[in-house]
Amino acid sequence: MINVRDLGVNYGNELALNNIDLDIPGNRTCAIIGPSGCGKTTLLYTIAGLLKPSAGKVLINDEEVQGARRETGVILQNGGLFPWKTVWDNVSLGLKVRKFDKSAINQKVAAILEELGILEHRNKYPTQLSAGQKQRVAIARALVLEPDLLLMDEASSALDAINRELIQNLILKLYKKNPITMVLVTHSIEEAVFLGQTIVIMKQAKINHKINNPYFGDEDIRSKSDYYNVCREVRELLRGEDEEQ
Ligand SMILES: Nc1ncnc2c1ncn2[C@@H]1O[C@H](COP(=O)(O)OP(=O)(O)OP(=O)(O)O)[C@@H](O)[C@H]1O
Repeated sequence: MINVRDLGVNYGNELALNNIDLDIPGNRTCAIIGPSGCGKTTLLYTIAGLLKPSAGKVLINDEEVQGARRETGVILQNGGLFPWKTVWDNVSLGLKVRKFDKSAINQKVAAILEELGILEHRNKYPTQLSAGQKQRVAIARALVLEPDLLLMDEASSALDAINRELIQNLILKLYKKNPITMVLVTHSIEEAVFLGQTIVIMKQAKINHKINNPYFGDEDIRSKSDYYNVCREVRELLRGEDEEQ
């Protein structure tokens, strides 16, 4: 599904991505982790078509990404909700822009809000929601458009530990019900291991390691030692890199 080929991205003189190669098969998940400033968000935005490569390319379904794709859903770091629109209007906006008729919009928006447990909050504005509820709205807004690829930048980082796990559980549940390709950027080792079938470890504009996570998909994995073994492996690889610096 996603093939990143010899990708380079510069901001002026600064090289934010250098020689990135990455293949993510369709309907699989990939978590990208690494120290602050290593290029995770830049990689995600380039896959989203929001940033233009300075070198190399990103292919999605064998087509080179030239700009934002209709079938790519993006959830940004702060959720990116419009504060002047209600939950309902935030979630329905994309469908309106795509000229769905009113009854289809009503049916799709109600179904996704119900599925995410936020239908009762449909008339509230983002400032009237908790951080966890806001994040659910951001997820609903992306999923209502039925993307084939979902890109998430720090989807749970604004949340406390309990809500973070609830959002992670929700994302896994939604994925298992309807698998689509997912790429998520995270600072959290636990989140990377819970949500990443492949875990990519970046350092200074490059990919340093790719780990296959055989325990992905087990909702109870947090209560098992296998989970902590993979977390430890990721932590050691991240720490090893720090020590090399
Ligand atoms: N708009 C920009 N203009 C100039 N430099 C930028 C810009 N955006 C990012 N950078 C630089 O590019 C590098 C990679 O940034 P990026 O945001 O991709 O890192 P990150 O790994 O996502 O960091 P974090 O984990 O802190 O969000 C950093 O050195 C950053 O300072």
